[in-house]
Amino acid sequence: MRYGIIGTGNMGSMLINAFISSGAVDANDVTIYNRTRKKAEWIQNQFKEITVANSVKDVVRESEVVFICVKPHDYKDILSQCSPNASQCLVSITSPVAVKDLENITSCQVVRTVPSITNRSYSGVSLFTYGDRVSDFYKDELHSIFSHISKPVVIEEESIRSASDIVSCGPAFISFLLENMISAAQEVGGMSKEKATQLTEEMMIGLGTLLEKRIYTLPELMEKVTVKGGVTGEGIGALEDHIGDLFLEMFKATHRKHKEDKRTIQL
Ligand SMILES: NC(=O)C1=CN([C@@H]2O[C@H](COP(=O)(O)OP(=O)(O)OC[C@H]3O[C@@H](n4cnc5c(N)ncnc54)[C@H](OP(=O)(O)O)[C@@H]3O)[C@@H](O)[C@H]2O)C=CC1
Ligand SMILES: O=C(O)[C@@H]1CCC=N1
Repeated sequence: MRYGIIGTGNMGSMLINAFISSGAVDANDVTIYNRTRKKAEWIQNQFKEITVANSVKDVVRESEVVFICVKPHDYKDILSQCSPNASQCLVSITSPVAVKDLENITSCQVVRTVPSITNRSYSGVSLFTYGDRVSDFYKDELHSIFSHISKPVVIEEESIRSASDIVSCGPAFISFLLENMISAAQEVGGMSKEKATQLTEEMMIGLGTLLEKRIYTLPELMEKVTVKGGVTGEGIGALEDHIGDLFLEMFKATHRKHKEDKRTIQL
């Protein structure tokens, strides 16, 4: 299978790196293109067999599966330069562009796969929404390569915002909260930032491993750590008193932005 990647920023480069280094895809089968050519050439320095194309059109001509890895407002620019045919599969990786809308303006097969930065370590989830025209052949192929780097999960259009918030925005949200925890450990506990960061990172790795091994669920973890009359209970109490609508407001904000993007994105 020949793969094309248009846009080699954070996500495009992450996918190229993860697919090739995990053995899911052979670098000889990959053609890439980026507006700023240097970025694509930098990736080619790591994977010599990759082809750097001169245009969007060239990537599409060379590929059976074409990933669009640009920001949603740049889709129009890309789609105006290429028209993949009915035997090709277009893969969009952004949530505000609906699969149906892409199907309406193209004749190719369409899939949306929202990845996550966690896929770089061959972990976490990739969210799949299939268009009506996509063949079992492409479904199987995409499921297979994404299984090397993630747990593919099918998600219906109505749930895409909340699902992306958890799977793809989640690493940024949780990192933000942990950075706050580190600052507070410095301020209240007098700990150095370096030490608090080291402890936090190791705690997160341990927590992830407990979950990965299915040793405890999240509610079980809370129960096991919260010793009756102990300090965790005091800490949880303080969190309950102050958390307020924190996560409700976060989801409301992302849903607002999603709606606004959908209203203003032109294809
Ligand atoms: N970041 C994340 O964790 C996730 C992102 N996504 C989705 O991935 C997409 C890309 O995000 P991200 O990688 O973070 O963004 P980046 O800004 O890092 O990358 C976008 C890339 O697209 C290139 N580009 C823009 N316009 C064109 C064009 N006309 N032709 C060729 N290349 C072009 C840019 O080139 P140039 O170098 O010239 O600027 C840039 O390298 C978004 O749609 C986002 O929603 C999905 C899941 C997670
Ligand atoms: O389209 C999305 O939902 C993803 C999440 C992070 C950036 N873009």
